[in-house]
Amino acid sequence: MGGQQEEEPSVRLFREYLRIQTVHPQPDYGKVHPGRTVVIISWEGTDPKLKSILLNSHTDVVPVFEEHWKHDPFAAVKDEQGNIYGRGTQDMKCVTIQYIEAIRRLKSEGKRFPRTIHLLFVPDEEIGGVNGMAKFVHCEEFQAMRVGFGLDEGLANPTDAFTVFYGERSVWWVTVHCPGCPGHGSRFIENTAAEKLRKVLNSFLGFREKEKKRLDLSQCLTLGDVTTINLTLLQGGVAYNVVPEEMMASFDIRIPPTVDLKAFEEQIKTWCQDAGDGVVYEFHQKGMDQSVTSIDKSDPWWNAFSSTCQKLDMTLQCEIFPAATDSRYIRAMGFPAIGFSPMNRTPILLHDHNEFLNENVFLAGITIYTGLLSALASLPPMQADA
Ligand SMILES: CSCC[C@H](NC=O)C(=O)O
Ligand SMILES: [Zn+2]
Ligand SMILES: [Zn+2]
Repeated sequence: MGGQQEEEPSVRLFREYLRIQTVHPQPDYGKVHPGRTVVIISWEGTDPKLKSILLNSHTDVVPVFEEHWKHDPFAAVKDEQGNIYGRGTQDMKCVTIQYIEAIRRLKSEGKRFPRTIHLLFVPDEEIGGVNGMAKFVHCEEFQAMRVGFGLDEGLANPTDAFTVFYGERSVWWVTVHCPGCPGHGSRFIENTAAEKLRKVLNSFLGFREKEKKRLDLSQCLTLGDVTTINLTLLQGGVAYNVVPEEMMASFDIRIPPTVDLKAFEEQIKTWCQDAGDGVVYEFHQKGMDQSVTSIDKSDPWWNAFSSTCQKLDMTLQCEIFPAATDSRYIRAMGFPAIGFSPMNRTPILLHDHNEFLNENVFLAGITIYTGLLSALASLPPMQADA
């Protein structure tokens, strides 16, 4: 076990950050920055007219079920293998510190690059970014950063390879209302809410089954390439012996960028119509932006990113992110963004019990960012700079 004394300063900083309880529902942002402030740190380039590199990370983390953890999730315990346990070790406090440490290293080596690099720390990603990135991209401070290319979080990969995300699935949160005739629970009431609800559930979950099969039977599809539908909330009813006048089902739906959203909504409409009189749906979340970032060799940003990885002997797997991150707001503004958290040989444990990251994987990530930033911030003027 690496004693405190000989521990790498960047690992120490990472562990220090993990101990700040920026956990929902009441994140202690005060220890990072007061309120829900967005923090920007800029390293100005030698040619500030060129578009910049944006390194985005969120400061919040999701709650824990402490009784299921082998170590205190906010103590940043490191075991004999060098595994550091804590909420946020993967999602995404590692990346924040890796960005900072990569820049520290480059600066200490006396490097300067033509393009400006901005570090951006945003709150509330885990609850949708409504008071975080969603708002910030519409502020003049965001405009002023003159973003050319953005990096944001990705996922761990249990193999030797690294996963890179060039797009995300759209998030649709839908509630279906099934009205029906009320009456005594002892009778055969006609046209009940429950009968309609059953049809709704059959249609939505039947589609879920089909998509699951499509994924399971395919060699090349990943989760980001299929539509998932999960029933996440059921509401309705007042008493055992009262047939209710309404029942509601809510679904978390994630849709790949290749799906025709208009046609998909028509499908939902049909499922509701077919379920019976008065069945309607409403949206609580309806992501309509389907922008993806180019992963074509002809794209200078991607070329810089991928050729750096190649030089570092890294294998990349390019995928669509299955959930939602703040990258979607960057892409929706028209900027290319890649989701990448340099964690190979690591189980995917974001939002899970016993989330951890090995210190050597963490340290290797700093070297990776050092290479990526050098390449990206050195890119000569291109069309996007005009
Ligand atoms: C659509 S807002 C919720 C965003 C959330 N992001 C991380 O888990 C997600 O559920 O994907
Ligand atoms: Zn995250
Ligand atoms: Zn998360």
